[in-house]
Amino acid sequence: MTDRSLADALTGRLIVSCQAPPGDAMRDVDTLVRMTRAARDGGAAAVRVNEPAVVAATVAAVDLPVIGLWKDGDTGVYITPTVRHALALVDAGAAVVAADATARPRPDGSTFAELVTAVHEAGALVMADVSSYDEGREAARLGADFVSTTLSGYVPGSPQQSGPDLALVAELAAALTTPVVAEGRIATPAQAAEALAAGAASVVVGTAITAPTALTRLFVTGLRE
Ligand SMILES: CC(=O)N[C@H](C=O)[C@@H](O)[C@H](O)[C@H](O)COP(=O)(O)O
Repeated sequence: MTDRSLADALTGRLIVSCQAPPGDAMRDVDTLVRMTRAARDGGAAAVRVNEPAVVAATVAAVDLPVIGLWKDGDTGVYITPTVRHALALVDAGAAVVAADATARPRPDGSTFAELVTAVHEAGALVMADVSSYDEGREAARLGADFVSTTLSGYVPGSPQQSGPDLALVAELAAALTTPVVAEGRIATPAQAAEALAAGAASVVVGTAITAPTALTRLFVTGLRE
């Protein structure tokens, strides 16, 4: 698939994030691959998965573009924090590498610009995970192929809210020619449709589809309230 046809294939479509946090019962390569198969059977256009081993197993099992990330740690820059992490995902077969594109320092002192160059030279695309309008604009200027609102609500200074940051989606979509991806706390089909209406090219849904532990907790909490 060419860069353009991949972007086209994702336009107006759902991307399912199939991840499980450390210690979760679903954090198992075969289980995660089954989630990606279920997402494909349900009509997803692509999947977003964590760690090279899961990327490689998904690429082997599922005929969908794979967006790979590599979470390392859970503070500061932890989504594909270095060029080394990014290239391992390309080696594993990721068509797109998702990486933190905030302005925060990266653990190896590298820059997001260096990551973009390295991933492009290795033949894959970059999804910039951002928390603000300025980060999204800068990521697009640096050549990111997609800008995703993934980190809004998870970086100091970004709005803390229970629902998706559709204002950021709209602001970015109005300003950029780079496709904007709505991601983070999209919990219902209606919210996914609202994200497209706000200007998103594609919508990523994770927890609401692929996280039974977190969803069970929501119901348990609901019973106590
Ligand atoms: C902030 C962060 O680390 N986000 C991660 C990025 O890959 C995942 O934990 C999220 O599940 C993903 O962004 C999808 O979002 P939601 O699960 O809310 O639909």
